[in-house]
Amino acid sequence: MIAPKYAEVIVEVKSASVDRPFHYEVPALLADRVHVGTRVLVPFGPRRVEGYIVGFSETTDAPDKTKPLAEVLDDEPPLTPDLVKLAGWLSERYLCTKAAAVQALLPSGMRAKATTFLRIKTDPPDVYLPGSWESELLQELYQSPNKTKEQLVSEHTEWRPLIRAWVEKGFLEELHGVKHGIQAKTMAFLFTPLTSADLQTALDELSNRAKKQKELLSYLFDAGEALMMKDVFAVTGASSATLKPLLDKGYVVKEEREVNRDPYGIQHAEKSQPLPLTPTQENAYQTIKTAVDSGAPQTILLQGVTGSGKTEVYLQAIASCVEQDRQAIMLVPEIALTPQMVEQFKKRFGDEVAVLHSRLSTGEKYDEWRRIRHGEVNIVVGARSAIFAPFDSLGLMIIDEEHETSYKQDDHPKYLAREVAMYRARQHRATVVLGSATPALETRWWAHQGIVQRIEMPERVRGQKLPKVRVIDMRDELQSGNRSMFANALKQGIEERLERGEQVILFLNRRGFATFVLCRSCGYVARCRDCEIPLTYHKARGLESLRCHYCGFAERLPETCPDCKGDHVRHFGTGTQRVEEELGKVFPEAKVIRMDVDTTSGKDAHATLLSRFRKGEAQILLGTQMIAKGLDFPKVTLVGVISAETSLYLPDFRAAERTFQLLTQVAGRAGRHELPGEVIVQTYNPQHYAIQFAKHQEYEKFFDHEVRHRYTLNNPPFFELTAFTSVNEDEMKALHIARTLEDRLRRSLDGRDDVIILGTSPAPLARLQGKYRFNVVLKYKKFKGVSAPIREAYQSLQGEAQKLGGYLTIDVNAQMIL
Ligand SMILES: Nc1ncnc2c1ncn2[C@@H]1O[C@H](COP(=O)(O)OP(=O)(O)OP(=O)(O)O)[C@@H](O)[C@H]1O
Ligand SMILES: [Zn+2]
Ligand SMILES: [Zn+2]
Repeated sequence: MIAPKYAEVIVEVKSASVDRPFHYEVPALLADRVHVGTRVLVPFGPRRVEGYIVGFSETTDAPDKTKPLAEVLDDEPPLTPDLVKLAGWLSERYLCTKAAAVQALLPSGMRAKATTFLRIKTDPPDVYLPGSWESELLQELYQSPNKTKEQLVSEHTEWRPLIRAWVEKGFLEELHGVKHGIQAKTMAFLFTPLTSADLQTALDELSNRAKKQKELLSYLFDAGEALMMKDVFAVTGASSATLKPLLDKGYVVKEEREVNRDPYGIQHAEKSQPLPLTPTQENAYQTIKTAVDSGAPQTILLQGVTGSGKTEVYLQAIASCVEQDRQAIMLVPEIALTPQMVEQFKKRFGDEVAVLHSRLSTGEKYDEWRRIRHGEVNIVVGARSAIFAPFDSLGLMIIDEEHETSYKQDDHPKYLAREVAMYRARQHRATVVLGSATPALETRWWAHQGIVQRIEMPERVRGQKLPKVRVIDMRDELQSGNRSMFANALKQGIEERLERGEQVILFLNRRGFATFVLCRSCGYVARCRDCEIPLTYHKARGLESLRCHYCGFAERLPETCPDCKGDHVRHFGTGTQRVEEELGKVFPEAKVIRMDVDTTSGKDAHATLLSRFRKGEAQILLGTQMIAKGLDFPKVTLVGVISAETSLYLPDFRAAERTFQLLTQVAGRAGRHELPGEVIVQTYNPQHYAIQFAKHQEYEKFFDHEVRHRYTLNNPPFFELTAFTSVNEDEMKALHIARTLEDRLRRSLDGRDDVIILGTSPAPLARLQGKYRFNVVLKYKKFKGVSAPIREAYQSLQGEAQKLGGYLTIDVNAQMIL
């Protein structure tokens, strides 16, 4: 092969102005180590920075200015050629820099840092007084040659001028290098190189008192392979003191070897066997298998009610895919919340599965990632970013609970996992399965249009009925004199379960930030007079006010209800803690496990709390949406929803959809096994269609109704939304950038009937961390038709926003506008 002359490198510099590949000469020495996807170190201005090779060429624009690559950082390129392409697509679709796109594909521990080392070139001539900066610096340089200049200067800021002077005088030399973010973890291993004849001699030679040493040596010999030192010590009771003489004599060899950090510990407990499928499951399984085997990219919506046994279909479809030597990715909304899913995968596939999620340490993530890259596993279970798993022959990607908001990344690049999956499916001729009891409206619409194939699983596995849902009108409760947060029916329901030794899940619907104001007598909700958006409750310096997050309108909290003149106006946003207190008063004998952000901050907190509940250590599980999904507890026969509407009054066009999904999912936690389930939903809006359809768990009817709404309002799936947010500490500057952006968009897009520009307005989160935020929202039918003007306007104003001390962000295909 003729070595390519120039490498095209994406450099890790966060600036839109350098968002293109740069040419670097490939030195002959490095020629056979560079590939598309190789990570390199390159000179960039006065610095050295990390970069990725995305291509090669024989020519360059400025041959005399082109510098050579400095270093190749890994023997195996971290990115495969199709991941390099994927990065290119990400930056096109979500308008992020190419460097940011590459970073999104790699585990955070991957990033090496360019740094400077100091070497003594010639000894400084003078002899310095002990204790002087000069003598200390010299001493440090001799003692710790591997310390970087950055480390030295941060530990001893006072040395900075001295170092500079010595470098200038030529006493010190600056060497550029890299410090790796994370190292592969190594552990000490022991083995014996002795043959059996040698062993006998060795044992004879050891003194009779050295019983421990003899035992250790024999143990290692019998093992016949290298064993981890800590395990050997644990089994034989030997210690370093026992080992030392054996090492000295050469009877035993100690070696550091790379090991993988296993985040779940090694639990090769009983392996689970595939269950015989029900006819419905069989049909779903066969459809998916046929799609995977066909080798044509496809997307399938698996619409199965809660408890219909989707997981078993996933497991068997993945097993079949892996048998064909293709790999599979299983995405779950937030892995810490779905320990049961991970457990099932570990049990079915053992070591064949890698687990990727946000709560792993950087090192653990890196190890799991390496196992995937090296082809040691064929299956990955993980949250959103696992969709980037570096497999080279993908067959199947499954997104469970595909409607969940967590599949949209909230940082650049703001990708939607579903779209990434569909892109990778085209690259690999693979199948995407979107599973849900309550699909995203868009997904269900595509199925309606025939773009996505739809499989239904309308019944629960053992034919159990879906739980009966009772909707309780809390206005009536108040009228009949019940002022507590539990309706009488719910109180009674809990009591019965406690008596029968069954379990209860209480769900507090609290999504996002908003706290709205409602009259408990008549259901009146305070809304902005201009925008119709529910007002948000604010309390500052004892003053209670109501604000509109769209237009900024504000008023005092009314003392009496404007509608019924009653004095039961309250702000809503009851915390789990208050519910817990109340439970303690009403049911002093019941044990309650509370799950919310406060009680689940530890690494395994979720899993621990859930397993305690499973074991029956508590009768009531109380939590926020983190308990809404995926849980499967046989003894739960009652699910109570404290207030259904919290999510209904978010300033978000998806509010009804979210409420419907949430209620249906929570209801699905009840009565999944032998015992029949009941659900009690408390609300001040029993007539709202989202609540009514959820009551009967009628997704299809909800879809029909909601899709019409969306059509009239030009919302997704009929239009896609892209939101720009201009942020600045100075309100006028933030506004100025947003207005200018709006102008530019109007100039290039006005007059088109497939585009709607919603003018500049304060963001629903109008002020965040002391910064003002303004939104410009663009609606369009096809991204292709608007991507060029969007890119142009965005990129030109991004720089201007920065000059004004703020920034401009873009969210393509925004799922929620905040
Ligand atoms: N073929 C089968 N035979 C017997 N039991 C099964 C079978 N398939 C699934 N199950 C059991 O049925 C229960 C419900 O299955 P699963 O949790 O997969 O439902 P799901 O469709 O994922 O529901 P959800 O959307 O609520 O998470 C589980 O306890 C599972 O072990
Ligand atoms: Zn308003
Ligand atoms: Zn009222």
